[in-house]
Formats: sequence, C-alpha cells, structure tokens
Amino acid sequence: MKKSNWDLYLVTEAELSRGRDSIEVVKAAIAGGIDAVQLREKNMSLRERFKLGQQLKKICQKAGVIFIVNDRIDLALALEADGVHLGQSDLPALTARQLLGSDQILGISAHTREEIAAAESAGADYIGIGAIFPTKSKKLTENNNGIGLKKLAELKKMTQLPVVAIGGINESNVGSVIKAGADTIAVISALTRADDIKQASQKLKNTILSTSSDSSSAKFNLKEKNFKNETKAELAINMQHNTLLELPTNLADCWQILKNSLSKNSPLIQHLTNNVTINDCANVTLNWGALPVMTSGERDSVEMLESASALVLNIGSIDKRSFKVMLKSGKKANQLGIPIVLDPVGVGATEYRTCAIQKLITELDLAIIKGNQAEISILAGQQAELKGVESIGEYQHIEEAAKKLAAQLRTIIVVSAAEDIITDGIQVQRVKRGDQLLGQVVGTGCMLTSSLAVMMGVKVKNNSNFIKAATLVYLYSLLAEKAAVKIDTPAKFKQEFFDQIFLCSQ
Ligand SMILES: Cc1ncc(COP(=O)(O)OP(=O)(O)O)c(N)n1
Ligand SMILES: Cc1nc(C(=O)O)sc1CCOP(=O)(O)O
Ligand SMILES: [Mg+2]
Repeated sequence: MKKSNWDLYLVTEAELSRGRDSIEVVKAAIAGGIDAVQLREKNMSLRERFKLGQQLKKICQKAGVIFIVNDRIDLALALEADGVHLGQSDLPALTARQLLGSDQILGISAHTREEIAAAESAGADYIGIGAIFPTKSKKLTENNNGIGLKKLAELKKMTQLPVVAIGGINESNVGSVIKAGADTIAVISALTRADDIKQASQKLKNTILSTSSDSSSAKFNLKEKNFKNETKAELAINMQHNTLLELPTNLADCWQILKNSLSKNSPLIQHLTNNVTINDCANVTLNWGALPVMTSGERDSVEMLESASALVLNIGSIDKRSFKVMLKSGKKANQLGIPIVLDPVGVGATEYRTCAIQKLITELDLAIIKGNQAEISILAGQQAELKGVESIGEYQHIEEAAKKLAAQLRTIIVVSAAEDIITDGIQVQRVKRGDQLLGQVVGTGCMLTSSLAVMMGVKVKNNSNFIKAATLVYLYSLLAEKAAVKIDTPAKFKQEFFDQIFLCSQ
C-alpha cells in the first residue's frame, strides 16, 4: 500500500453494530490491531457523517491508523482524511485524483480488467475487489453468491496494485482469501457484529499475518535458493544494484519516507551508553544522517533532551552513577514525549544489572527494547544462558517470549539473532538476513540499538513504530550482507559496513 502495510481494514456501519456506535466499534478494533478505517455509514446524512468523521479521524490519527472516507471526496477533503474509497458509480477516479492531489490515498472498486486498468491509469493506490462471498451487509447488484476465490485470483493477476478483498470475509474463510492473493482484508460484520470486537480483530489479524507469512516465507526460501547458486562476483553485482529492491515493498516505502525526512532534518540522538562501543554508536548514528550526542553527566543529559529526538539507554557498563542518570533522563524523555530505545546488555548476568533493568522497565515508557535471545528471554521471565553478555543456548520459544513481553510492556521488542524477530505483541516480522561477520565485530548489537533510535527519532506519518523497527532491522542486515560481499575479515568489514550505511542514506 502506498503509505504503509495494511492487513486489516474496518469499514464502519453503525446500523450493523448491534446497538454500539461506530466510535466504540472503532476504538475496540484499534485496540485489537486494525490498520485502517473507512467511514461508510450509508444511512447517515452528510452532516452526520461529517460530525462522526471528525471524531473518528482524531481517534485514528492518535493511534497511527489510516482513515479513509467512502464515496465522497468533498467529505474526505473537509475532514482532511488520509484518502477516499470510490465505487464505479461515484465520481471518476481521474477526477478524484485531480481533486485529491498526489499524497492522498485513492482506493477504487473494480470488477473487470477494464475497470482495473482505468483505476491504475487514473493513479489509484489500491483496488477493492468484492464481494468475495455472500454478504448481508450490502445489496449486491449482481452475483449474490459473491465472485469467489478463483475470480479474485484472476483479477489479482491483472494488477500490480495492492488488492483489498471485501464481502463476506470472516475468521473461517480469511486464510483462503489471503492465499488467493488478497493483500488486505476489509470487513464490516466480522468486526461490527462481533461479541468482543477487540478480540475478534486480534484473531482476524493474527490469522491474516500467519497466512501471509507462510506464503512470504515460501517466496523467501526461493530467493535464498537462487542466492546460493550465484557466484560471489555475480552476487556482488546484483547487490550493488538491487539492495533496496530486496526490501519487502512496505518496508521499502517506509525507508523512502524515513530517508527523506532524515535528509531534511537530522534528528539529535542522545545516548547514555557503554564505554566499550560508544565511538561506534556515534559513528553509525552519524552515518544514517542523524546527530549523535553521547553526554553522560546528569544535568547535561537532562538538558540535552530538550533538543533531542530520541534517547538510547544502553546498560553495557552500568554503575550507580550512570543508572541514576538513565532513570532521570528517561523520565524527562517520557515527559517530553521523546522515544526511548533500551538495550538491556547482559541482563541476568549479574544481580545488579537485573535490578537496574527491572527498575528502568517499570518506571519508564519504552518505545523499543532490543536484546539478544537470552536477554529477551530473561526479561520475559524465562530461563536463559549467558556467558558474560553473550547469549548461548537454545531458544525455541523466543517468538512467544518476545510477543508476551511486547504486549505486557506495550512496546516493540527486537530480538537480534541469526534470525531477528521484531514484534509489537500482535504482529511479528522475522528477518533471516545479515552475515556472520556481524558476530565477529564487537558493538554491532549496540550499533543496531543506536540505529533503531535514529529511526524512532524520525517523525513520519502513517508508519507505526513496528514498521519503522522492522524496516531498520531488515535494512541493517541487508547492508551487512552487502559489505560482506566485498570484505571477509572483521576489521575491514566494520569499515565497509559504516560506508554502506552512509551510502544508503545519501
Ligand atoms: C475496501 C473497499 N472495497 C470496496 C468497497 C465498495 O465500494 P463501492 O463499490 O463504492 O460500494 P459502497 O461501499 O459505496 O456500497 C468499499 N466500500 N471498500
Ligand atoms: C461494503 C461492501 N462492498 C462490497 C463490494 O463487493 O464491493 S461487499 C461490502 C460489504 C462488506 O461487509 P461484510 O464484511 O459484512 O460482508
Ligand atoms: Mg461507493
């Protein structure tokens, strides 16, 4: 999708909501993880829709959820909505695009090759296809049984645009709709008529994500297979030209937005970090296009936050004094609404570290916690094995532990390992990229934490912290691969890795 990756899209209809108003429905669905809302309300007057839309827009904006208006461009413009969805009997797509400008999202319902082609050439951002199955939520003009999965798959092949499937979709059939090629699922009754709307949204979204990740992992394996057949020289050429194309589309979109914003206003990233890797963290921050500050005095740090965009707390060489500064600075950052990225280096290795981290986690609101498998397992209350600050041992349940911790602390958890995991407690992105040389250089974990802080410090509309974190982790790993194609010894690799980050941010 143009502005972010949508999985689940709620279309409102108060009359189909069992006596609940659409504000209550939308709030509960947002709590359950929906990505977009469409104001439909066919039986309300334009004035009523305007009033409801004003409230829904505020709720969506606060939650980072896309807000779309059905049928009426005038209403979408008046509400400053993120976009509009139009059918074949509404204003033509081309006129809509001219009225909206290029930034707003334009969704078009299309049922034939001709309608899809017209929508594409008018500049639509997605195609709505339905009804897939029979539905009681709308009188269908033709084919009361819905078009079915085969027709959906045929129409999907006719367009490069994301396809939003709608009509009769629910928990029991959503997997088949995703497998037939839908990129996003739009529903009315599956959520508006649910007993527990939040729970129904979570379940539907989880099913969508698990079905999508099954099919994308199949694609991913295929890519890896091709990868192995290439010689190192061929790989080097391909990587040089294609690194960014290798990012999944939604993450590539997110990176473009982050990169544009970074080049316009370099965010200042205040670090309270360890003295082993401080210099590398400063350099990596600078190479992404941000401004590193590594001041560690109590008064200086707190004052510095006035002009900072993100704060790194890395406990790698924690002591009584630095802990006090972290807690005080963290509280100030929370007051100022500055995102905090915490690296619980070696938690569990000593009682002191564990107590320090527990206090930071309890008293601060954290945007991201990034740790290795042992650190995250320990924070989630599970057994883990550490040698010094290194994670050793097997972690079969690490994804569950990370999800549980993210949900419990309402944060994003990033687990760095051979296969990285990023989760917000509902969504999970796994990244099996990177190179083993990352493990041969001290500090690449701390540098990942600083890099995450850079991305959290960039304010971008419509990209959640989850997508931003997933984008960064993916990109970081790809750039390491790119560096490793050229170099195969640790010291030069580190230099090349810095340069790749610098070049990619230009
Ligand atoms: C996401 C999405 N897809 C299709 C539609 C249907 O739009 P339309 O054909 O204009 O019909 P109405 O919703 O206006 O009855 C949609 N609303 N959303
Ligand atoms: C609004 C709408 N548009 C459709 C289309 O075919 O374009 S079907 C539909 C109704 C969707 O409601 P439910 O999820 O309850 O079936
Ligand atoms: Mg319409």
